[in-house]
Amino acid sequence: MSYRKELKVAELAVQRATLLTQRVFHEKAKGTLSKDDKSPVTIGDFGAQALIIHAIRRNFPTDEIVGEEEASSLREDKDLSNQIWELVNTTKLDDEASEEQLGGSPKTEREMLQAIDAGQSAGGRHGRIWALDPIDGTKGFLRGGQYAVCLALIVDGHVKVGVLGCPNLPVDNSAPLSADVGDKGGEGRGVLFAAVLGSGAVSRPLSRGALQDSQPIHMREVTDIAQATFCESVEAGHSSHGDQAMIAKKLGIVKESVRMDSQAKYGSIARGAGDLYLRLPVRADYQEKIWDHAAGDLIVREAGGQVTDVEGRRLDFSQGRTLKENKGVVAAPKDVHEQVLDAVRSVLGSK
Ligand SMILES: Nc1ncnc2c1ncn2[C@@H]1O[C@H](COP(=O)(O)O)[C@@H](O)[C@H]1OP(=O)(O)O
Ligand SMILES: [Mg+2]
Ligand SMILES: [Mg+2]
Ligand SMILES: [Mg+2]
Repeated sequence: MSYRKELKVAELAVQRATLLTQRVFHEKAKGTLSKDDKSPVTIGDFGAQALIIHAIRRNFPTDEIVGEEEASSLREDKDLSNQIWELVNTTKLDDEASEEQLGGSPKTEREMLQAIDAGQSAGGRHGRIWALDPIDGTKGFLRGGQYAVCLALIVDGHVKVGVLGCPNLPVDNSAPLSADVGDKGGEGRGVLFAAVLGSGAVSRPLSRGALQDSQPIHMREVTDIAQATFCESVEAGHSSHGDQAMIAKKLGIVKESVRMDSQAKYGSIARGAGDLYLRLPVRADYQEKIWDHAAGDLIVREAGGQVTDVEGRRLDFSQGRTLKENKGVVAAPKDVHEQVLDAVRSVLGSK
C-alpha cells in the first residue's frame, strides 16, 4: 500500500498543530497543569491533540487513536477549556484546499473535547492505530528549546507512516547539530520530517499553508565511530547521562553529546546532523510510550538507520500503549549499530 492519503493528512495535520503550539509559545501565558505522573501539560498539548484527532477522524473514521492526553481535567475547568477552544477555533492553514483536506476543525467546544478524548485506544497488534504525541518534550517547549509534534500510523503492529514537526530545528539539513533555537524571530527554523515504510524519509520546511517541496534525507555514513556525534535527552530523569557517557567513552567518542528534548533527536540523526541516539533506562519500571517513538523509529530506519532497544530487539509497537517488551533505545546508522550495541551491552552488563 502506498499510504499516500494517510501521509498527506498526517503531514498537514502536524503542520497545522505546530502553528497552534507556536501561538501558545508566543502569544499566551504558558501555565501548566500537572498530570498524575507529575509531568506538565499545557493548553498547547490539548489544542494540538484536538486539531490532529479531528483531522484523523474526518479522513479515517474507523481508525483507532492512541493519544497522550485526555480531557477530564478540562471538563472541570471551564476557563482552561475556553482558552483552548479559542486557539483551536482560530488556528487554520492559509491554504483553503489543505484545510479542506483536513476536514476543517471542530465546530464547537464540545466537539473539541470529544476529539481530545478520542485518543484512548488501548493499542495492540490488530488494525490501524494512530499514535499521537501532540507536544513531545513539553519541558523543552516550556523552556523555549526543542520539541516535536509527533504522529504515526501503525498497522497490525508495524509503523507504516511517521511524521515529526519540529518548529525549532533549522530547516537546513546540513546545519550543525545543536539544541540551540537561534534568534527569537525563528528565521530559518521549522522542519517537517516524514517517512512511509519502504519509501524513504524526507524533510521539508514547515509552512503556514500548503506543504512545501520535500527532499530526501539520509543518515551520515560513519566510518570511524570515534568521530560520531551522539544525542541524548536534556532531562537526566528520562535517560541515564552517566551510562551514556560511559558508552561514548568505550566507543572512543570524545566529542560532547548534544542534549535536546523530544523526538527532534530522531529527526536530527535521520538527516545526518548527528549520528547516534542513546536512551538508557533510568528506572527499571518505566515503560516507554508508543507515541514517544513510533514516528522517529520509522524515519530513522527509512533514512538508513537501525533502531533497537538496549538488548538489540526492534521496538515492538504491538504491545498496547507502551513498549512493554523493550528497554531503552539505541538508534544508529545500520553499519555501526551492532558496534554501538556491543558497547551498550558491555556497559550495562558490568553494572
Ligand atoms: N522516567 C522516564 N524515562 C524515560 N522517558 C520518560 C520518563 N518520564 C517521562 N518520560 C518521557 O520522555 C519524553 C521526553 O523525552 P526526552 O527526554 O527525549 O525529551 C516525554 O514524552 C516524557 O513523557 P511525558 O510526556 O509523560 O512527560
Ligand atoms: Mg512525549
Ligand atoms: Mg507529550
Ligand atoms: Mg507529556
